[in-house]
Amino acid sequence: MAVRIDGKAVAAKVRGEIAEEVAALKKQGVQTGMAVVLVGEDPASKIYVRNKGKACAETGIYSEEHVLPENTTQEELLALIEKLNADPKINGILVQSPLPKHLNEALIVEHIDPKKDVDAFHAENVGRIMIGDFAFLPCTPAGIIELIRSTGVTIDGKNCVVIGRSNIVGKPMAMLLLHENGTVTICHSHTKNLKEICKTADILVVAVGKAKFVTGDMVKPGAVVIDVGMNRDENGKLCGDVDYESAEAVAGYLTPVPGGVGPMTITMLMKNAVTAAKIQNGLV
Ligand SMILES: Nc1nc(=O)c2c([nH]1)NC[C@@H]1CN(c3ccc(C(=O)N[C@@H](CCC(=O)O)C(=O)O)cc3)C=[N+]21
Repeated sequence: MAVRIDGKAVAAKVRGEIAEEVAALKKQGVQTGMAVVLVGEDPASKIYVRNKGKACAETGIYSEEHVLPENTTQEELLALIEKLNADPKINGILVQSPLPKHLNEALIVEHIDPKKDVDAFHAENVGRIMIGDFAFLPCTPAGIIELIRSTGVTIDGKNCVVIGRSNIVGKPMAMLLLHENGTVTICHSHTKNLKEICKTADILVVAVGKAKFVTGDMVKPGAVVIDVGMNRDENGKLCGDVDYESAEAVAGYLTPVPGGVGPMTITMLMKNAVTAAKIQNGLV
């Protein structure tokens, strides 16, 4: 029977440390500030934005929400980003993904000042992550590293399998595991023998976006299983990419959804905002 990894508890501990750092910066006259930009009415995005606002309040970070209508033009959005790039109150800028289809997301991300890119999505920051010398953490993967650490299982020398190759989770996740000296395999929709490869994983990170995609028969006994999925099941209930009940019988440690990776993603975002404030005020 797997031990449930409590993402909320790990997040609460890290948020406490972040709150102390924010308060210490305030004493030095630096108020950490972040702007979240949301275009359109995506209901899931609204929940994330709300949770981010709450996390800012909890940690003492000043936060602004810029909610723009669905029909916002590329020029209008770029103008807002330029304004935020120049605003000294704002240390971190996050443009909520996905954007409406008529907007060029890649181009917009490249417009964010890399020093304010708290998502670490700008090519400059992605490159730094690849090199291994980076200020901004890729939020979800960095949160996952903390969750793995919380189990006491070491990554060094372990077989790590990542299912999913997105720019925001799969690829940077593989890179962080590699930096921790894991032996990393990335699987995706064209992978042959997926089940066999998964069964070799001491650490299995699942980020495919398909409800209950990984079942217990794909899990190595005792493995650490991290579920990045955010899906709705047939009853509209939030569920992950891992079939919790069947995986729980085999895994050693397992994250739930909700209450696993999600709270850590937001926590690492707060950590990046503090880093941004320090960089912009010459404190690092
Ligand atoms: N530019 C950008 N950066 C992102 O980091 C980003 C994004 N766009 N677009 C969407 C995804 C998704 N994401 C989540 C963050 C927190 C929870 C979260 O807090 N989940 C909670 C609860 C969810 C709820 O309240 O229902 C949990 O898992 O326990 C979920 C999903 C960030 N994303």
